[in-house]
Amino acid sequence: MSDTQDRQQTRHITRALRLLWEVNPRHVLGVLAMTAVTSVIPAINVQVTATAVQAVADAVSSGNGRDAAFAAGGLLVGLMALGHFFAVGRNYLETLLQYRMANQVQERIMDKAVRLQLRHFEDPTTYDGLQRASREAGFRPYQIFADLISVTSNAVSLVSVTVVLISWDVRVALVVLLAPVPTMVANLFYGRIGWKIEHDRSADRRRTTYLQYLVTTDRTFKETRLFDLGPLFLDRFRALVGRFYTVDRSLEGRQAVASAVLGLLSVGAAGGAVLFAVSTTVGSGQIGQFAGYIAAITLVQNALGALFGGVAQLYEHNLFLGNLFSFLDIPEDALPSGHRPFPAQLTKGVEFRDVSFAYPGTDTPVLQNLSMLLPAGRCVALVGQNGAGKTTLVKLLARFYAPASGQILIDDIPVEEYDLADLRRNIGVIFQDFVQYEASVRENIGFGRVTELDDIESIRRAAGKAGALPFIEELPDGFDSQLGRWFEGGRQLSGGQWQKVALARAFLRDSPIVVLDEPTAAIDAEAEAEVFGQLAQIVGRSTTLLIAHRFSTVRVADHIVVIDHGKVLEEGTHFELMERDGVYAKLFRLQAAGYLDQPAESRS
Ligand SMILES: Nc1ncnc2c1ncn2[C@@H]1O[C@H](COP(=O)(O)OP(=O)(O)OP(=O)(O)O)[C@@H](O)[C@H]1O
Repeated sequence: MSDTQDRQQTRHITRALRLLWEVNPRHVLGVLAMTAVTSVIPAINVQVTATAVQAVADAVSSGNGRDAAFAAGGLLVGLMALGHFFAVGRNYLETLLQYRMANQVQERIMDKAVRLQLRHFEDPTTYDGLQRASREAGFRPYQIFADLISVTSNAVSLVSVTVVLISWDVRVALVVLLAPVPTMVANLFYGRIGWKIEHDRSADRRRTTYLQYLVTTDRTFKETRLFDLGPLFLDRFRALVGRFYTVDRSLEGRQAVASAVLGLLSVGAAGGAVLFAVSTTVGSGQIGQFAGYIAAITLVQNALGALFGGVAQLYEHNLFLGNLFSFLDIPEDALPSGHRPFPAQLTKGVEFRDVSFAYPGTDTPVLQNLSMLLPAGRCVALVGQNGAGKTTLVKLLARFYAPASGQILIDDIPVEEYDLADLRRNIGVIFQDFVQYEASVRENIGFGRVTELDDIESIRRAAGKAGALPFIEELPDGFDSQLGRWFEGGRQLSGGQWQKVALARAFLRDSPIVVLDEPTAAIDAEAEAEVFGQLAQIVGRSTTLLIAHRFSTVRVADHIVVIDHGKVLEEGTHFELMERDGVYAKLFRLQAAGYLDQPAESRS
């Protein structure tokens, strides 16, 4: 392994230990203290065992000395009790530490995810990293500590027992000590292969999770059942986990064979030591020392096995821990935030000036020298075919991405100069793929402005503007009704009702800029007319960007911009664009004809 890797490994260990210390220093110290005591007990045990056996043998052969034999036996019992209490205490503290550590690491993963940028979430490698990190989060970091403790404690036991053993015979001590080395080397070797396999399969692991999601949630149920996709997804899942199993089985098999063969060396060495002890005892007649030998050989074998096993485990956990830390270390590319406070009311408006953009990792320009103005207090509608770049414009406005060239100005000030949090707080958006929170109605709307989560009057007003009040009032617990089907007592809403709730969430923000991306796609015509009839009143003096495919919606806008392949094709009011008889007029007539059941051409 290279020096850099070595250094990284050490860093992972120290980082995991630091994390643990931060979780609860008192518990860490408690575990260490108890471990120190339990580690020297075996050596004392060996000595006391030898003394006790000798005392019993003397008592049997001489007929007196019963008290000494009982005293030595009592000491053995005392040691057992001590070992037992310390083991229980240590186990208790370890379990608590483990729980706290697992929570803490999960929390850090979530906290990290909250601070990443949209581009990270639109990149599959981030998901792989997240997947790897989450898999390790529950137990690996604590395991490092547990391994270190076990390694240290076994080392202490080993040294103390070896001292006893050496005092009896150096040669036996050496044979017993070296025997388990080959097994440890094999474990290290297979540990690394195991890590590599798991690392390389994280995309497939995510696939299995996704397939599970497809067949186990209400969101996907209707379609997967109707299209009879369940068996297909199940087959794909089975194939993937089957492949994992075949690879794992082969690895485990090779590891088992290696351990069995190399383990024979240890057994042979221990056997030799036992025979040696037999021959020495037959010569000296010291029965107590023979008992001590047997206890010591077993102890050394066990402690060495555990020590080397612990080192191999430490190595393996450490490799996996690298996954967790690489996720936590993904550069967040926190956008530089300006300091300018956002204006309460726009005076000029929002201007896209000569904006070009391509998504990271792609060469295809999504926006090409696009310029347009959203005048303050007015409603501009943006229309264009699927993939024309409409939603991308909103992502740039909210600074989820930065334009490759050109500028976005709000009241003539580049967006980068505004305080970032303030900028986002002042844009009320509902995206096409808005979130249906499995939470109460109040929260679903209140999440639009968390400071008003408990302000039921504002929430009610926002619901009223979005036309959501009538159905909310019919729900069993009104605004406190749980929505969705994931949690107990939840009520499922229709697509249109969810959309109204999302609209209410955007209206609650009461922000100077409102962006409605396909806001009424699922709403019935009557409700749509109602919402848009009141749009001017609802958005007040906000500067509004309306993205829509339905032309009935678009007509209410003060100004309409048609974009195609990231460029402005034409713009004007509905009447101007109809008069111009360009793309807009053509698409409008096409839709109108669809409604009226007439050929498009005959109506022009
Ligand atoms: N994260 C991304 N990475 C790479 N390309 C993307 C990404 N998101 C969108 N695109 C591409 O950018 C183009 C514009 O997408 P955008 O979502 O802005 O279109 P839109 O006009 O809003 O479409 P629609 O009317 O279907 O919602 C599309 O070709 C799309 O494939």
